[in-house]
Amino acid sequence: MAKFKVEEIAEKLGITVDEVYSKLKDNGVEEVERLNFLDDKLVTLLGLDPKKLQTEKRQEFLKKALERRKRHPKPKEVVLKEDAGKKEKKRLSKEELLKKKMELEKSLKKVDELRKKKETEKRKEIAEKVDKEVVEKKEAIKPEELKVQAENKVEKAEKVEVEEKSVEVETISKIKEKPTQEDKKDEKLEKVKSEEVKAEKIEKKRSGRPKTDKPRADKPKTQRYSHDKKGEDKKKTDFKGKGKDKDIKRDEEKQELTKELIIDKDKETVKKKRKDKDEIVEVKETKKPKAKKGAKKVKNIQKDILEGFDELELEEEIIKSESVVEEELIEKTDEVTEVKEEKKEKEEKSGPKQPVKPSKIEIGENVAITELARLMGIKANEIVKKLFEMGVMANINQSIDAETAQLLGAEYDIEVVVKVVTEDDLIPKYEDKPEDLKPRPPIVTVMGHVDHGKTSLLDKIRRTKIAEKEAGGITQHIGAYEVDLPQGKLVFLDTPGHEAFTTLRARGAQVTDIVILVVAADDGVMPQTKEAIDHSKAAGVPIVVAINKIDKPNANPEHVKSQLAELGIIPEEWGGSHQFQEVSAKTGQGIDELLERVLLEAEMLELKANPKRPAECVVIEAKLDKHRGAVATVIVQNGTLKKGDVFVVGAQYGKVRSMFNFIGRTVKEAGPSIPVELMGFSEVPEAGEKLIVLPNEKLAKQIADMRKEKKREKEMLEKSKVSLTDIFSKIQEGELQELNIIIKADVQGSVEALKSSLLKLSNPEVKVQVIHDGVGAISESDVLLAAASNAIIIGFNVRPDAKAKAAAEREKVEIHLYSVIYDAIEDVKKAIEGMLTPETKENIVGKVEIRKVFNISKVGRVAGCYVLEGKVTRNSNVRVLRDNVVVYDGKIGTLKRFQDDVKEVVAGYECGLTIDRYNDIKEGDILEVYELVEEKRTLDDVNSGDEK
Ligand SMILES: Nc1nc2c(ncn2[C@@H]2O[C@H](COP(=O)(O)OP(=O)(O)OP(=O)(O)O)[C@@H](O)[C@H]2O)c(=O)[nH]1
Repeated sequence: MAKFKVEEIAEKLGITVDEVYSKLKDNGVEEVERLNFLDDKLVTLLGLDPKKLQTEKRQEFLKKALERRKRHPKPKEVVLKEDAGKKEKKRLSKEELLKKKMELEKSLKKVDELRKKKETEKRKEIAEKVDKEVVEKKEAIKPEELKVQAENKVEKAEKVEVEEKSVEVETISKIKEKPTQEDKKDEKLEKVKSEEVKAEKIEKKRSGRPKTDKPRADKPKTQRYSHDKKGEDKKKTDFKGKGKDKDIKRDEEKQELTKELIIDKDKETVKKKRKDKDEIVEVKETKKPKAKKGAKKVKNIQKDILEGFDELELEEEIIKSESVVEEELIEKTDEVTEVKEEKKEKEEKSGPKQPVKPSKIEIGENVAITELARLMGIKANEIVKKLFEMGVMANINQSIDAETAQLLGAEYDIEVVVKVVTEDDLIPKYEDKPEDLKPRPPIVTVMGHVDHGKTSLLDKIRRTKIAEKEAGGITQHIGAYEVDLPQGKLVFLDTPGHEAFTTLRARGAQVTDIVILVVAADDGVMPQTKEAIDHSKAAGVPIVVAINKIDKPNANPEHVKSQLAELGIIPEEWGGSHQFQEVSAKTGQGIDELLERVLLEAEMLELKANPKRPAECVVIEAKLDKHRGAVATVIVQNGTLKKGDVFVVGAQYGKVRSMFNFIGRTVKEAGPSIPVELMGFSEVPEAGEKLIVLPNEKLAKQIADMRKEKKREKEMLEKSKVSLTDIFSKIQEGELQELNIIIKADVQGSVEALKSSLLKLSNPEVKVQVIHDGVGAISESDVLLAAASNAIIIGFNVRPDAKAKAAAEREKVEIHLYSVIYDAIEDVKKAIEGMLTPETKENIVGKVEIRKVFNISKVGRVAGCYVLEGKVTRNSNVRVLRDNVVVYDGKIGTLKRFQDDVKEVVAGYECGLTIDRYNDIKEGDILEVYELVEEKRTLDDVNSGDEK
């Protein structure tokens, strides 16, 4: 069965998720809020065709996939740059790289072999030339000279022989087995006769190249290893391909030359012997070459020798060039490695092609499929496929919730750990440096009893202190205004009374810095005066007393002072800590002094804020304007609010579109304590909500979404703030050290009696505090105070009014009503001690139908039953229903399956049973099996049950 996300369905229907839930509820579906996905049945209930939806989703998915493919075509192959000249693109595979490496090793081997060969060749050649010189000289010079020269040459040759013997011996022995010295002598003597012929032979061989003065560079041998750059390049390219042929050729040459060398050397030895035996005459008989020609030949030989050395140098070049080839190959290998590493890095950044599958991953409350794929090391397409199999329709660009991700993880054997990111983790933290903290104006609230002149005082201040300054007066009225005095600025919350103060506090926002308590000099302290004091005390806000209406003839400020002193508000002149000012809102008398006193109080508070940081504000009032949409008055508590700032407030986010100050003028920014009216909300925010400026819209949206989700969860949980039932557990958990109580009673006597008794319940672990008490019905203000102070309300012979009831429900405040003081005290005592008796509740565990009744002697009437639902347990409670009317309530006696006693029989099985002390059972009776469960008393139980 396919499943659809609630959000998708809402989108499809063009309604909100909450509307989807309420639609489902209307259709009789329970606990819909728990559903994140809706199955075919529910989707059909909402009037949609699941099959059609699925097809549409698939088509959409395919369409997106195609678009994506178009946007991201197949990535280009990684190309390796070859020689710059070739400009040929080549992509090296691992095999090719290995091949290259092997070639390189082979080349190095060849270079080694070549070097050895060359060394041998050169040595042989030099020896040969020396020999040749001897022969030629022998032909060209006189026998005496020849003798001397021959001797020199022989010595030379011998020297070479001695020097090279060790090298040659090895080479020679390989080619030809070396005869003993004596054998050699004989053999050589025999060969002496043909030495001239052989000399000619050698000459002939040499004459393969023209015997000219042309440089050896022209000669085929050196041509290959020409010293010029071109030659080097050629070598680089020729070497690989022709190396083998060259080797063979060189081997042949080497063999031939070695043979010649042996012969020549033998000849030398023979010559020496002959010289010793004066047999040199035979030599004289050979042709007599011209002396000039001989000299030229010597020159040539010298040249050849020099060239021989040149060739040695060339050889070095060859080796060098081989090294170049080697280096190039190494370079290429490095290049390939680099390219591979780059590729790897890229892959690491963009996600590997085939990553390793982990055993555990961490995700947030929601995770994008692509991200999940990366974390799991599984292709995103595969995940989409798997989700589809699981009945979750999601495309690659969508996100799934943590629960689905965990289920998916289980499919792949990957533990998916959900790390819940809280708002605190997301909201950037700012540390205010001491030097950035600047004094800010105090925010003042005026409170007092009805008709004591709060509004008059506020008006007077506004009119006298603002209107006179601002031409045209106040054109627009917002919930707060600023007053500039020579001593400093003051900000007044323009809503007199407790509403603003307590409502804001009940929502967790403490805005007020100072309270002006207005007490009419002709009326004195009244219940709301007392209430205002309690509110202020609970909030820890200092009070400045304004004794109003002193213009009235019956004004008695001294009486007011003494009354207030009784409530702990003692004037400074009496040694207390409170400032008192006599004023007249009517005449304006004492108003300046009052404001000065307020500023003095503010100075003592050292109110400071950092105007440099992003703003944090509190909504003090909000409304839906016909023309401007949602507007709200906010007070900046810290930082500076600027036009264009992105913010989150409650569960919505927005952007400051425009700002107006308290006289309706557009402003671009507002610093600490400044009230402004804002536009840029998507819905009307609630008073008391905090407005926080964030670095970007994405974050603001994320936080707003989180809050929405939290709000939904909270609504589902419906937790009360503090209840009698959980006081004990809260004390145990260390959450509760103070139990705040508000007492309301019909008469002052009862208030006092209750108060003193309850205060006596304080113990080392928990302190009972009566934060407010009074005579009269429980008001909305009481409830708001309770909400703000996490208090419970105890009413004695009084009831909450309609507004208070609504507020209590909204704010989740517990109200306990009593008509016996003792009960109230006992309940609070038991709550503190954790002794509140739990309530017993009934839990139906099974339904059994009696199908046959048997009369068994000594046992009585036995019911032959069939368990329809749940189970039936021995000794459990049972109710006998006949035509849906309870005819008996008792306990199960015996319970059998066939002949055996059993503890329980579950649905779908037959059993036999008796009911304790009840025989009047009949066929067709339904037995309702139930158990009694003890449950702690809930708020409702306490409220309804304790109303004695
Ligand atoms: N003589 C005199 N009358 C005053 C003074 N201040 C207020 N009044 C009068 O007292 C009455 C009540 O004043 P409000 O300002 O409405 O009193 P409040 O406390 O705002 O009353 P609520 O809004 O009902 O709580 C009005 O008729 C005022 O004219 C004063 O200083 N002197």
